[in-house]
This record gives sequence, C-alpha cells and structure tokens, in this order.
Amino acid sequence: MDKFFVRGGSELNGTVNVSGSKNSSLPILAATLLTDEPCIIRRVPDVSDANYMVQILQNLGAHVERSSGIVRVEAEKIHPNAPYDLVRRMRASICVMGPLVARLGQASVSLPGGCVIGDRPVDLHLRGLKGIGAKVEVEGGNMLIDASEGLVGDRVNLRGKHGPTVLGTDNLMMAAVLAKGTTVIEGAAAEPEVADLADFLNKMGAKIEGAGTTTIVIEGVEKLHGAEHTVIPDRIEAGTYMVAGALAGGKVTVNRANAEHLGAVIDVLRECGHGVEVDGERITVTRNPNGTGADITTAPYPGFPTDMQAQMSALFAITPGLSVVTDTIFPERFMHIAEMARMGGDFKKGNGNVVIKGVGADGLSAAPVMASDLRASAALVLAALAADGETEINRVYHIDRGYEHIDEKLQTLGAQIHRVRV
Ligand SMILES: CC(=O)N[C@H]1[C@@H](OP(=O)(O)OP(=O)(O)OC[C@H]2O[C@@H](n3ccc(=O)[nH]c3=O)[C@H](O)[C@@H]2O)O[C@H](CO)[C@@H](O)[C@@H]1O
Ligand SMILES: C=C(OP(=O)(O)O)C(=O)O
Repeated sequence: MDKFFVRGGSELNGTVNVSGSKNSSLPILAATLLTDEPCIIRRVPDVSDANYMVQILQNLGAHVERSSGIVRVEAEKIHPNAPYDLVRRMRASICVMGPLVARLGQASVSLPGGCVIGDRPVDLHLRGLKGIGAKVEVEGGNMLIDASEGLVGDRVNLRGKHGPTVLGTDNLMMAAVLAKGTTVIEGAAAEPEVADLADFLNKMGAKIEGAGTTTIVIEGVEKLHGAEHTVIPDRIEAGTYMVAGALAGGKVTVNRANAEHLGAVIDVLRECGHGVEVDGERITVTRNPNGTGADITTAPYPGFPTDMQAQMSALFAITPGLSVVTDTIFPERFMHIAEMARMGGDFKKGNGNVVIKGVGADGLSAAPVMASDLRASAALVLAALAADGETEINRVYHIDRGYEHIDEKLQTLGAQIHRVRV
C-alpha cells in the first residue's frame, strides 16, 4: 500500500492541467455495453476506478483497448452476470445494470462496494428499473433483474429522501434508451456528468432531452450504434487544486477546466476573500492570507458538491474564525475530521455537520494519518501542505481511485510531496 510523505510550508504557484472526469468516464464506459459496435472514449483519466471499469467490461465479455486517455470498447458478445468479486471494489460498478438489462433483457449484479461515506442504498436504482417494467429481486447479495418481456417507457420519479440520485438517474436513462415508448424521469439528478452521459448516448443514436435538468425525457429506440466521445473535465479535481491555491498559494491556475460546472466552489472561495479569475478554460485562484471561513451546506448540483466538502474543510481548518460544514447528501461523510484533528485541527462534530475553529496558517503540524476514502484523502493532502513538518499519509490507494497522478501534479506547483511504494 503506497504512502505519501508531504512536507508542508512550500508556497504553490503555477498551472495544473485538469484530467477528464472520473464520474463521467465510469457511466460512459458502462454505456458502451449498449451496442455491439465499437465506441471510442477520449480523455479517460488514468485513475484506478477507470482501470477497474475497464476490467469489469472485459469480464462481461467486451474487447477493450486502452492507450493513454483513449479507450476503445467493442462489446460484441457480452453476458449479464457481474458477481461480487467483480463489483465489490467500486460503487460505480452498479452502472452496468441499466445497459445489461436494456441490451440482454436480464442482469445479475452484486450489490456494489465503494467509499466508506455512510449509508448508500440502491432502492432508487431498483425503483427506476421497476418503473419501466423490469422485475427485480434481491437475493444472496445480488440484484436480479428480469426484463425478458421488454422494457416499457413510463413516468418515474427518482427523488429520494436525500434528494436525487446521480448513478440511479444514469442507470434508468441507460435502460430507457432501448425501452418501448417514452420514459420521463422526474426528480432526476442534474449533475454535469449526467448531461455528459446523455450526450454520449445521443451520439449512439438515443433520443434524450432535458439531461442536466431535473426532468429528462427519453424516447426509446430499437438499437444504438457505436460512437466517439470526449469526457468533460473533472470538476472535483479542478476544485481540489483551486482549494490548494487558496490554502497554500501563491497563485494556482487550473487549466482545461469548465468554470460553469464550478459555480458553487468559486462562490465560496470568493466569499472567503480569495481571488478567483476565470479566463476561458483557465481558472486562477490567488490566496488571500486574511481570508475568512464560511458556512457551507452541500446540495445537489448546482449546489455545493458533497465531493468538495472535505477539501473545503481542510481550508477552513487553517482559516481563523468559525466555519460550519453541513453535508445533507452524506451526513456521515466526515472521516477526514478525526485525522485532521490528529494534526492539530479543532473540530466539533454534530449531527450531519462539523463546526471548525480555524487554527491559523501555522496551526497544523505533521502527524501520521490514514486516508479513509477518496475525498477525505484529498483533504489530508491539502492539510499536510499547510502543516509544519512532514506528514505521512497512509493508504493512498483511496486517492488513486479518483486523482490522476496527484503527487506529480502537485510537484509541478512546487509542493514537496513524494510517494513511497510499499
Ligand atoms: C461515481 C459517481 O458518480 N459517484 C458520485 C455519485 O454517487 P451516487 O450516484 O452513488 O450517489 P447518489 O447521487 O445516488 O446519492 C445521493 C443520495 O441518495 C441516496 N440514495 C442513492 C441511491 C439510492 O438508491 N437510494 C438512496 O437513498 C444516497 O444515500 C445519498 O444520500 O453522486 C454522489 C452525490 O453527488 C457523489 O458523492 C459521488 O461521487
Ligand atoms: C464518492 C465518490 O466516488 P464513489 O461514488 O465511486 O464512491 C467520489 O468520487 O467522491
């Protein structure tokens, strides 16, 4: 298990290129199962989750070639079984369910694993598929879906008690593209990654309107064909480097980003007094040493993303004054707090929130810490950049799930971070 050693205190300056979005790439790769013709997906990040999705497709029978960021998939002959050994490591494995049911009329997919960020049920995924006529059973930890009599479009509301579901919307959209008639998804997730998947499906011949809003209309078609697509920039990776600029800059520019997707993060950084300038696909963050904290509450897009709250908490940990971070989507997603407290952070955990008393730019000090999930690990790297001394971060395989070469990218900005392969 690799480790990072991060020596804090270096000012970050320069430009970092944003990779393609992990959370777009995963469902888009799964969507290639919907056709027997070749598909080419560009700008797939070199992260372990994307590599893992490639393995899942290969295990389902697809022929996959990968050369740097370009993945070619030809799913001529596939089977419908994704057992536990295949899907346990990654939540997004669940997105093969919609394509398998649509193409083969059946699927057996084990309940997936994923980040330890609290309760992650699958009821809305199953509600979606039932809503368009599939028969669903959960047996021995497997979701058994039968649509041998065909899927039939209908009106389905996917909103759950914590709001819309991103991958649940993806799954229903991918199943409905080959259903008879029209499906209307109400309470759909409006995240840019859902819109990106719909763009790819439309290139394959699907008829989808409204993706990127809370109502999506899908007119079923007989067959999809092969297509080429370039995934959107990773807004969470971009946001993470922007927070790095606010916490340890200097001046940090994220290049190849989409500022439209980052409105909520930009607003919070500006509210805290940090400089944010947008110039096309370049976003530059200039640290304000007198910056303040803020109160943030996560919300579905275009609200503040839950996938950015841990990183923002790292910034607030060193920002004098009180900040309150509330996560309405994953109220238990605060594993990073205990580890940052070991570095001298001052936190009071409440129910679904944390009150952070910023200890100042010199207030954190190095300690051995443990990465617990993807964004928590990013928060620990950020905290370490500001801490006095050398922080040892263990279990960085979590960060490698979703950040392409984060150690090398931070080094180009002047950070003292190195990986030890264990
Ligand atoms: C690979 C990927 O894209 N992962 C993202 C996706 O995860 P994912 O799609 O799994 O997250 P969801 O949008 O489904 O989860 C939102 C909320 O709905 C709840 N829920 C979800 C499904 C369900 O069947 N029943 C149910 O109650 C969840 O527990 C959570 O409280 O969106 C999350 C919310 O933006 C992000 O944090 C993840 O990074
Ligand atoms: C939680 C995340 O991923 P996943 O849904 O795959 O666990 C994430 O990308 O922050």
